[in-house]
Amino acid sequence: MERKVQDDRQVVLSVRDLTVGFGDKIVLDKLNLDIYRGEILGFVGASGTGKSVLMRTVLRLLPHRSGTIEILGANYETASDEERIALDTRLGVLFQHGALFSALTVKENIQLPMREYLDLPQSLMDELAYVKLEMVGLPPDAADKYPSELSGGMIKRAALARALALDPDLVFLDEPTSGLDPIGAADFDALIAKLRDTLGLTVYMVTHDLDSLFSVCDRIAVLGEKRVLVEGTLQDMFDFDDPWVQSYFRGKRARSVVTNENQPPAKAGPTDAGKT
Ligand SMILES: Nc1ncnc2c1ncn2[C@@H]1O[C@H](COP(=O)(O)OP(=O)(O)OP(=O)(O)O)[C@@H](O)[C@H]1O
Repeated sequence: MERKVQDDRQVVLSVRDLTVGFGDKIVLDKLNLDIYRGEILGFVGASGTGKSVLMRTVLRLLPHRSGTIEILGANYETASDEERIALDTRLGVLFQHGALFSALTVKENIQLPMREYLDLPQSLMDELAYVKLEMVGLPPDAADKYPSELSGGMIKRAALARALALDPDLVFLDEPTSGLDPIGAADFDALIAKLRDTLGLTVYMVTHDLDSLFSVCDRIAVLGEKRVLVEGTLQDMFDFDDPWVQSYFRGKRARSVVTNENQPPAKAGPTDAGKT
């Protein structure tokens, strides 16, 4: 059962006291994080703070030393094999750089999760692949192309179509707009927001893209000092007294993307957005 918090939001991902390390090096130390149904959570932090490690740990691609991870009300560690498989089908992942299989066409890439988890006739899988392509704004003729024949933006969309193959509840996006030009990135952000609105998706998005954070994320979590330093709205970021957070959200780079709607209150702050 998914836990409900006081204000009735449903927690779909709950991480408690999570510790992850490699050898002597602790990367995440007793980290806590909640994600609520239907939100787009933007996850930021300086380079090397452990954003990818956290995402990979949540997806069980990396082991953790202690702590608990509950996804959609289930705990992988105590779940039966059947429950784990059922849970896997409710998660979609878009890895950095798309990570499509280069020897497979777009259609075959989208059908991979269907082949792994469902027993469907080829004709139905073909139909579904075209539906997913349309969802992400790709033309039908992209289906038979190979990744090498696609632009960077099309690869991201094809990878998103694959992440949506099993109609997931929760999708993990690792830097989905990296490598896209600003217009392509803004279009991709708009697509993610549309899919959240139409499909009711919950989105966990690791990003360095301030435009994405300012335009489509409902909440933001900042990773630092091996834990979530602060989570909340953009306003909470503006108000949080930490040099990196202040530099990131009030620095020069941030000021170039703020709009009247999300303007931070005037305050003498650092002048540079800092390295991400
Ligand atoms: N398999 C691994 N073995 C050893 N150390 C690792 C491994 N994976 C990650 N690390 C270390 O964990 C730390 C966090 O890495 P991670 O890739 O999660 O950072 P990040 O916040 O995603 O960085 P970036 O924004 O640059 O992608 C780094 O110091 C990295 O070297």
